[in-house]
Amino acid sequence: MEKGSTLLFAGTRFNRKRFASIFERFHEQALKVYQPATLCGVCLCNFRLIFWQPKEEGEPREVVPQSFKNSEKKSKKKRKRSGTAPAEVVEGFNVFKTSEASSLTPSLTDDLKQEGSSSSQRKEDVKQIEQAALLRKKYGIHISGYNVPQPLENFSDLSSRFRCKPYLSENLSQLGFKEPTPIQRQAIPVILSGRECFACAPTGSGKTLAFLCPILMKIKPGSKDGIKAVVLCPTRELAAQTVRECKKLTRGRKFKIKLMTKELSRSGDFTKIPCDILVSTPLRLDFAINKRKLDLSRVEYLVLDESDKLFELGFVEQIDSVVKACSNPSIIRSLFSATLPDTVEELARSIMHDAVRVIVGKKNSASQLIKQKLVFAGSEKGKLLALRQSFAESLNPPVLIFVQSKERAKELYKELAFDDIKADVIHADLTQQQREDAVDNFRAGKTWVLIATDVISRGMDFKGVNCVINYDFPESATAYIHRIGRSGRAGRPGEAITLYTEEDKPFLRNIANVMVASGCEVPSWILDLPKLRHKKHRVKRDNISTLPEDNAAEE
Ligand SMILES: Nc1ncnc2c1ncn2[C@@H]1O[C@H](COP(=O)(O)OP(=O)(O)OP(=O)(O)O)[C@@H](O)[C@H]1O
Repeated sequence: MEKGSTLLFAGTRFNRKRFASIFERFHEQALKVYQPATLCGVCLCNFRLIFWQPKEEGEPREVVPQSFKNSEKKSKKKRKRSGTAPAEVVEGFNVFKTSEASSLTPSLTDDLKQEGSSSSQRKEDVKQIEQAALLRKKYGIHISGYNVPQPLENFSDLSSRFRCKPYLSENLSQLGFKEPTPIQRQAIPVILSGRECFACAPTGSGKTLAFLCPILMKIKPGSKDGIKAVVLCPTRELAAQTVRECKKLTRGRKFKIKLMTKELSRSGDFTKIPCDILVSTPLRLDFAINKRKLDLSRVEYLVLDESDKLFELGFVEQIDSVVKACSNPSIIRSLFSATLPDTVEELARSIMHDAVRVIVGKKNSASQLIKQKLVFAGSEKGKLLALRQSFAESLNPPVLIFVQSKERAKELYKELAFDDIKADVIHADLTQQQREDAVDNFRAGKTWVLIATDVISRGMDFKGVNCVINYDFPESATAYIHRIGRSGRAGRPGEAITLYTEEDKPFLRNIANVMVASGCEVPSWILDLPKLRHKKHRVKRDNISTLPEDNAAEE
């Protein structure tokens, strides 16, 4: 089968022969026991799996995954890769904690036991399934796919189950990583088992290590075969950060990890430059591919970090070019993000093969570690007053302020420069060096307040950001989740304040829904606001200035 025509969830199958007796019984009782009105998981019926998703309000609806439309054809085909764990019941598209699938799993395993399975291997299989289910439940891990490997119980599983080299275990412990985070528990064994992975986990939950760790365990440093892994990130800052993280993890090993810079993409000859792992933005990598001094045909791992962003219109052609250039038939692709719109799942299905979908917590929700607040500021002038007042009362740096455009970033910076606050600004008009300096100074604590556009809203890991202020209302719920996710990282608490004006009111409900989903209180009138057809919110705002209009114009 052509790679391009494979489906992300192609592996959802039920072994009818093996579970024949259960199936007979279940078939009779299925509709009695699992009433559609209460279903939110998996139901076996009419010789196929039916996935139930609740509609936004009220009744559930039936969704037949696309993989089933082609299941007859696929079942005859041998899979190139296979997992190591025993087959288990899969959760459906709606893979949240309340899923009925979790209650279904024990009944199947009970029946397996009753059948008096002869071999000890079968008993061991059942035990593993139960252990895996318990671990997933404990850590809020939801999976879709077949033969999903056991999650990690701890980092020492990497050595005992996957023969992790001592240097990496040592580096993990040097970095202070005692326990794997939930996404690391599941995504690492999935990728190590040779499966493609489609992962969604909250901001700041360690997704970078989740995709880097298996790559480092599987590829050899200094190989003469060329680039073995490619990581794509939507911004240069994030790409640079990923390189830094990767270098920390490979301390003591001679991995060649390269960041695709402007110079390298224009004039670098990668047939001569030693490189094991290449980290790049799509634009630069596409540019280098077109220069033909880069061979990606032996790449074994391709990661799309912040994958939903990478599937947005501006990137799609470049991603397509990279995916085509990484032509190794046994390549393992992984998609990671904190947000996962349905449209991205659809697109991802067209490029992934036999993938496992891993969701931690609730899909598309903010980190529960962040205290979120909405503050009405009336007008643009009101916002500036509110900000000044809040800084005067208490400023708890580091603070990150998001505005909607580079012009507004410059304006706000000018305003704060009057105050006695160590502020800096980062936006796309700065040179690469200026952007790097702004990030470094903020990281080092030299800057207390960093004013930014969405250029750093995704992926950037500033340790200990105490507060994120959305000076300008975010353009979507997705943007909101990523922006506020710059605080509350790696288990630390954070705070997010979103200022809004009259103009923003119609869009409050989108953000309020995210807040409610992560356990924050929101006034009921906001939740009662009408639903919007167009979810993107881009308004023209008055300039940021405390000067009277005429003076501001003269300036
Ligand atoms: N197992 C671990 N234990 C403790 N800290 C960890 C662990 N894994 C990662 N971290 C730390 O957690 C922080 C956040 O990790 P990372 O940047 O990978 O998050 P992320 O999930 O990619 O976030 P985002 O969605 O914003 O990109 C980093 O500082 C990282 O060093």
